Amino acid sequence: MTSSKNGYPASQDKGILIVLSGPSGVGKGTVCSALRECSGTDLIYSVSATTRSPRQGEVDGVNYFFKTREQFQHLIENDEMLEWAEYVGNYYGTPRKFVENTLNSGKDVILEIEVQGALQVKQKFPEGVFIFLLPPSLDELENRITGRGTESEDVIRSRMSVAIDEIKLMEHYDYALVNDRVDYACSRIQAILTAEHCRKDKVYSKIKQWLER
Ligand SMILES: Nc1ncnc2c1ncn2[C@@H]1O[C@H](COP(=O)(O)OP(=O)(O)OP(=O)(O)O)[C@@H](O)[C@H]1O
Ligand SMILES: Nc1nc2c(ncn2[C@@H]2O[C@H](COP(=O)(O)O)[C@@H](O)[C@H]2O)c(=O)[nH]1
Repeated sequence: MTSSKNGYPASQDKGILIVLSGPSGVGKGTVCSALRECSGTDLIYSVSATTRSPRQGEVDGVNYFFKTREQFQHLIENDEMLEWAEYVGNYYGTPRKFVENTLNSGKDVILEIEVQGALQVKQKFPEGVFIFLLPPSLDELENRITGRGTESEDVIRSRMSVAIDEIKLMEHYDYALVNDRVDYACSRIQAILTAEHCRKDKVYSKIKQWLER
């Protein structure tokens, strides 16, 4: 018999949709990479589309699908986006089909997105797990975004000024955790995922065949 992650029989259950948000520079990407490393093929990362220019080392189709504004507009008009938002002068969005197909195949999917987009996803997938990542302090947030060295001073200022508005919206999330250390944040998210997989309705759908004998 094939068994699923929690030791129960495999079923045709959909995967869990995890949405990870938090202000720019808090460490979403870093935590997400660490999480993917320790979760292997059990957790699939959704690659977003954006109109922002690639940073040094970023690869099209790996970090983002880099699009012109016209191409992005076309994706929206063709209903190819699960959600999209304009953030500090650029468009960002989640390709819909990849997420739906992966969830239907039973795999968990993680989206690393900003708050306006996360709220759109919540409308469409209220059963998703919404996690908000906080910095240890606002000074540390600024240190991280500045220390990354990828944004101009103007862009850093704009991103810091929307950070407070984003944090105000954390009440719409299911969980909030501090990214003090990457390994701690990663363990906390894994604990959340384990608990979500052990929700009784999830487990019940896996063992209900036992009751139908
Ligand atoms: N727990 C941590 N402690 C110290 N530094 C961290 C931690 N997590 C991430 N960083 C550093 O903070 C910087 C920003 O991290 P990262 O790029 O992952 O943030 P992000 O939230 O994905 O940003 P954005 O939303 O702009 O894409 C990076 O230089 C990263 O190495
Ligand atoms: N609504 C969405 N937001 C997204 C998506 N992909 C990334 N993001 C968020 O945008 C900001 C800026 O990202 P950066 O790579 O330019 O630093 C950050 O908060 C990302 O999480 C998306 O598909 N939809």
